[in-house]
Amino acid sequence: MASLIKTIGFNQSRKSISNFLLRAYSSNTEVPQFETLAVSVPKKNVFHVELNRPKKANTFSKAMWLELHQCFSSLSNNPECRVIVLSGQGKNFTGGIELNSLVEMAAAAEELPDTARKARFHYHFIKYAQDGITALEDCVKPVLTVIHSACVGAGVDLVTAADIRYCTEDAWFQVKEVDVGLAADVGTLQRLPKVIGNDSIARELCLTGRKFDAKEAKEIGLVSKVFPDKDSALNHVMELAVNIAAKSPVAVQTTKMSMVYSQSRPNPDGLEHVRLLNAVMNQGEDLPKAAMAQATKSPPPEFDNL
Ligand SMILES: CCC/C=C/C=C/C(=O)SCCNC(=O)CCNC(=O)[C@H](O)C(C)(C)COP(=O)(O)OP(=O)(O)OC[C@H]1O[C@@H](n2cnc3c(N)ncnc32)[C@H](O)[C@@H]1OP(=O)(O)O
Repeated sequence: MASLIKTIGFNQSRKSISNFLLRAYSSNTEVPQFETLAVSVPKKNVFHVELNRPKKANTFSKAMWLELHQCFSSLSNNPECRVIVLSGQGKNFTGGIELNSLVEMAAAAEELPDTARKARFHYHFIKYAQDGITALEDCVKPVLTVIHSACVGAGVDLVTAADIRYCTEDAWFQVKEVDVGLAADVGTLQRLPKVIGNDSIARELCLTGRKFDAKEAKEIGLVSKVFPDKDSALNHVMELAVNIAAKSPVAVQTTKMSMVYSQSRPNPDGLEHVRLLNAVMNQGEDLPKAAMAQATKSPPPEFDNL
C-alpha cells in the first residue's frame, strides 16, 4: 500500500488520494453496469445506485424499469453488498415516467385487434413497471434514499418502496399520476398510506396531485430528515450505511424481511413469519458472536457476508 501511495505523487490532495483508493477498492468488487443507472461502491459493503439520465430529469424510460429490477435483484443476491444508497444524478431526483413512453404504450395497445388483447398488453406493461419498483422492497438489503429537487410521479412510487428516506431542503414531491389521467399503479397508492400512517393525508395527496415540499414531507413522515443540500445528505447517509453495514448481515436482512412482510399483514402472521425465520437464522454464528461482544463490552465483531 505504501508503494501504491508513493506512485500517486506528493502533490495530490488527500481528497484525490482517497478517491483513487476508492476506485482501486471498487475495482475488486463486482459492480453491475447499466445504461440508466450508475452503480459504485463508495465504502466497504455499501453500494451506491444513482438514477443516471440527468439530461432527461432521470425520467423512467422503458429500460429504466427493467434495469431497476435487474439491479436490485442482483444486489439482493450479492454477498458483498450489505446496504444500498439510492440517489439521482444531476438537477432533479426524478421527473417520473417519461411521458412519451406513456403515449407510446397507449398507441401500441391501440394497434391490437380487440379489448382482451389490448387489456393483456396494458396488464403486462404495468406489471413490468411494478416489478422495477417492487425490486427495492424484495431486495433483502436495506435501501436508503437521498431525494433532491423534483420527485414526481413514479419517483414517489420508487421512494416509498425504499427503507429509509432523507431529502434536501429544495426537495419537492408530487403524486402526479392523477394529472396525467392515471390512477397511480406502481405502488404509491398501496405504500404511501402505510409509510406516512395517515390515510386522509395520503388520499388528499393522491387525489389532488398537489406539490408538497421537504418541510411537509418531514411533518407527514415521508422522510425522516431534511438536509441543507445533496452533499450533506449523502455524507450523512453514507455514515449511516457504514454503520448498518458493520452489523450482523443476518440480523439486518432478517429485520428488513420481517418488517416488509409484516407491513401489510396482521401481527400474528408477522410473528409466525419471524419465528420461522429466526428458527433458522438464530442457528448461525452471528448471534453468539454479537451477543458475547455485547455481554463482555468487547469491540463490535466482524461478520461474514451473507
Ligand atoms: C405503467 C407505468 C405507470 C407509471 C406511471 C407514472 C406516472 C408518472 O410518473 S406521472 C408524472 C409524469 N411527470 C411529469 O409530468 C413531470 C414533467 N416534468 C416536469 O415537471 C419538469 O421537467 C421537472 C420538474 C421534472 C424538471 O424541471 P427542470 O426545469 O429542472 O428541467 P426541464 O428542463 O423541464 O427537463 C429537463 C429535460 O427532461 C425532460 N423531461 C422532464 N420530465 C419529463 C417527463 N416526465 N417525460 C419526458 N421528458 C421529461 C424535459 O423535456 C427536458 O428535456 P429537453 O427539452 O430535451 O431538454
